[in-house]
Amino acid sequence: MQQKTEALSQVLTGQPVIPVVQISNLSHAVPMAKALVAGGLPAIEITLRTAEALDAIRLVANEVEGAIVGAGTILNPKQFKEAADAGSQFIVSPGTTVELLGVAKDHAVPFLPGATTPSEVMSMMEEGYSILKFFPAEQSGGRAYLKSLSSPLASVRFCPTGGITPQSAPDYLALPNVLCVGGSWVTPQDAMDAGNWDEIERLAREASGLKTA
Ligand SMILES: O=C(O)C(=O)C[C@H](O)[C@H](O)COP(=O)(O)O
Repeated sequence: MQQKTEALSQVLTGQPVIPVVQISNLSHAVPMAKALVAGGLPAIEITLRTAEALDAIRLVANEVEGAIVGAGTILNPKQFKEAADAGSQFIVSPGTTVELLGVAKDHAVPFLPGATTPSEVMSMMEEGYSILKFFPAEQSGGRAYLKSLSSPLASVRFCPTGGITPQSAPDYLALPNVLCVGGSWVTPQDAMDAGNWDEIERLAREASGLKTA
């Protein structure tokens, strides 16, 4: 567990923003990832919300030098195993279940489960997790809520995701219990649809320049 936590910590402290990407056109996977890597965001979360997601993860893992591809929206053990087999280097879920914790134990790939309430966070601590996703961040109380978790639950670090913008990201990143934030704003749908990789690289560069605490 400790090894997996360290591996995850390395990924999440390597950049202030983890782009959360939805791929609906497989031919976009490689140029999208190349643009993000060039812009300074090598760790990329591809969500399993489209039929193309697993192939996209496989392509990025095999073809994009420097990329650290992860899988998002993992809701059950089957998806966890498929995402791991496709080459995911980290696996993200909006929440967690007993079944997901079980499959995560059996795999070497680090797992980033979602938690929101103090009780959920404490349950994850009992399972040995000290890095969690805080989702949906803005809608659950945002920065103020997360800040208030930092005293009683001081050993836990978060990757808040959900509703975060380039404007609100710095406020989260300034908190002592935040490692990075997640967001879909770096790969907006219109730029993806238009194959505007220069724009995605520009947004990545802007996001990679944000300061962490
Ligand atoms: O897919 C998951 O595992 C999720 O938990 C949801 C995503 O992280 C959010 O959809 C990204 O949030 P936005 O930046 O507001 O678009």
